Order: sequence, then C-alpha cells, then structure tokens
Amino acid sequence: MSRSIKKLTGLVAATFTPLTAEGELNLSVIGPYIEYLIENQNVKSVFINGTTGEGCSLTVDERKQLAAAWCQHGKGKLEQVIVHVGCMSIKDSQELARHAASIGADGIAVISPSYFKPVNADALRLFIKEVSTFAPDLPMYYYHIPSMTGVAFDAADVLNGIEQVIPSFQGVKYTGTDLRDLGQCVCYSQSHNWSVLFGVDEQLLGALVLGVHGAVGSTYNYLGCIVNKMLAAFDNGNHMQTRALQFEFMEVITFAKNLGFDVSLNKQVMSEVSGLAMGPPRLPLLPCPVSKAQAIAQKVKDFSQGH
Ligand SMILES: CC(=O)N[C@@H]([C@@H](O)[C@H](O)[C@H](O)CO)[C@@H](O)CC(=O)C(=O)O
Repeated sequence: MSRSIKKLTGLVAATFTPLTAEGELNLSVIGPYIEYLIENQNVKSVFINGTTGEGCSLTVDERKQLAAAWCQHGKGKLEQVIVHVGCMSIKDSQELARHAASIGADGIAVISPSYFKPVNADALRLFIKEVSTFAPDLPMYYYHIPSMTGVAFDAADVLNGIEQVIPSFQGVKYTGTDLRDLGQCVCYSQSHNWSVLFGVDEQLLGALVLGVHGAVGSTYNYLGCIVNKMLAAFDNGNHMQTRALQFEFMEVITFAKNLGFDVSLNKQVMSEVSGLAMGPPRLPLLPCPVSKAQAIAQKVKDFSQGH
C-alpha cells in the first residue's frame, strides 16, 4: 500500500440508507446525517452500504451514489468512511471497490457471497483478494456476519495467512457471537496491527475484554453518545460503570427485540430519535408500525437522558 494507514478504532456507525416515500435514494439527508452523528453522538466514522444500510438491496449505481455522497459531505468532518462492497457477483464488488478508491473512501469491506457460497476459507480469501486488487491502496476488511450469509467457518481461518495474498488487508468486522473465534482474530491481528471491530452492539463489553479495537453497529447512530461513555469507563478501568451501562443497553435491545427489532424497525427508530427522515425500508423488508418505533425511541431517549 502506498499511503499511511489510519487505524480504524472506536465507534463506527453502520448507517441507514435514506429513501424517499417512493423508495428512491434521498441523498439530501446525508449532510444533516453527518452533522447529527458528529454533534449529537460524537461518532465520526461510518460504515455504509452494509446490513443496516440495506446495501444488498441497492443497485450498484445507487451504492456508488451513496458512497460518493458520504465521501463528499464527510470530507474534513468524518474520520473514516468505510464502504461495504460485498455483492453476489465478484464483478460488481470489484467495480464498487474501484469506485470507492476513486472517490476517496478510507477503506472497503466485503461479506462472503451467500448464494453460491465459498466452500472453505481458501475460496473466500481468494474472493476477497480478487476484490482488493481493484483498490490496492485501500484498507480491506473482511465483514464476518454468518447470521446473514450462512457462511459460518471461522473468521480466524480466513485471516490466517491473508497478509501474504492481500497486502492491503487491514482487519475484520466481526458480527458474530463466537468469542473463541473472535479472540483468535484479535490475537492474530496483533502482530499485523490490524483492527478488529465488533458488530453485536448489545454484547460489546465481552468483546472489549478480548481486546477489540472498536465497534461497528446500527445502534451507534442514536446511542453512540452513551456507548462512548461506556468505552471511556472501560478505558479508565471503571468496571462497575461499564457493566451498568452495558446492562442498561441490553435492556433497551431486549425491549426492542420483543417488539420484533429488525432493520426496518431500527430505521424507523432512527427517524424518531434523530428527527432525520430515513424513509421506508426497501422490499422485501416491510415498513413497521410507527407505534413500535416510537416505544423503542422513548426507551432510547430515557436511556440517553439518564446519563
Ligand atoms: C445483524 C445486524 O444487523 N447487526 C448489526 C448490529 O448493530 C445490530 O443491529 C445490533 O447489535 C442490534 O441487535 C450490525 O452488526 C450490522 C452492521 O454493522 C452493518 O450494518 O453492516
């Protein structure tokens, strides 16, 4: 890689994709969205076109437009814009990787293809490598999310030896609950100065203890401020406060899950809490009842105001 690497750490918001009522991209929201994240949540890095952003439901052209808008509006304001480029077709992923490099993104990430699945970690490494060659100067992150892709072999197996085939490899975004595998990813990453970012927001404390370098998640869009307090308490060795915040956080997520928390409901919660118009989800996700989103938003606000 020809340029120096900014290590990805701290909280990263997995952003929602604002749509109009008619289901088209609503790029006018991106500028105010960035202001909201920085000023209200103290969150300065974003992960776009991922799960929360319904990236796999967008066209390649829409993904490019969105990535360009985030990079353009975020320039000089955001610390890092990471663009998820995972697709079913490697050609589409390569094109998105090339595009991300051309617009000044700070990094790219890929999930495993999930229709034709790689048979083993070697095949997945090869896929990631062939995408990375279209943006050889951009840090590449493997996005491990077996609950969505159904590709469940250990992320640590994917990392093993990857530096030999992908010079730009820079870490893993780990959305899974296997702490043994996560721990092995952290351990392997140490000698390469890679970042391991955790993606199960309600279990972050367990991952922090294992030494992850940050977290990428949907709830940091509207609870980033509180989780930043939790990270500070953790760094200061204040275990009681860290645990108390994590427990309260878990309570909010449990409440949300009992109401059927998914990307659709989450998106509406974001609209309710932030006042930004995120719009509906895209099919096959269905719009959710606003009353459920309002009930969760109230819990989020109570939690935020209580600290
Ligand atoms: C399966 C899923 O959507 N997980 C979320 C979490 O932030 C999740 O919404 C949160 O932990 C609440 O369960 C993130 O890991 C997803 C993410 O980072 C992304 O949008 O790419």
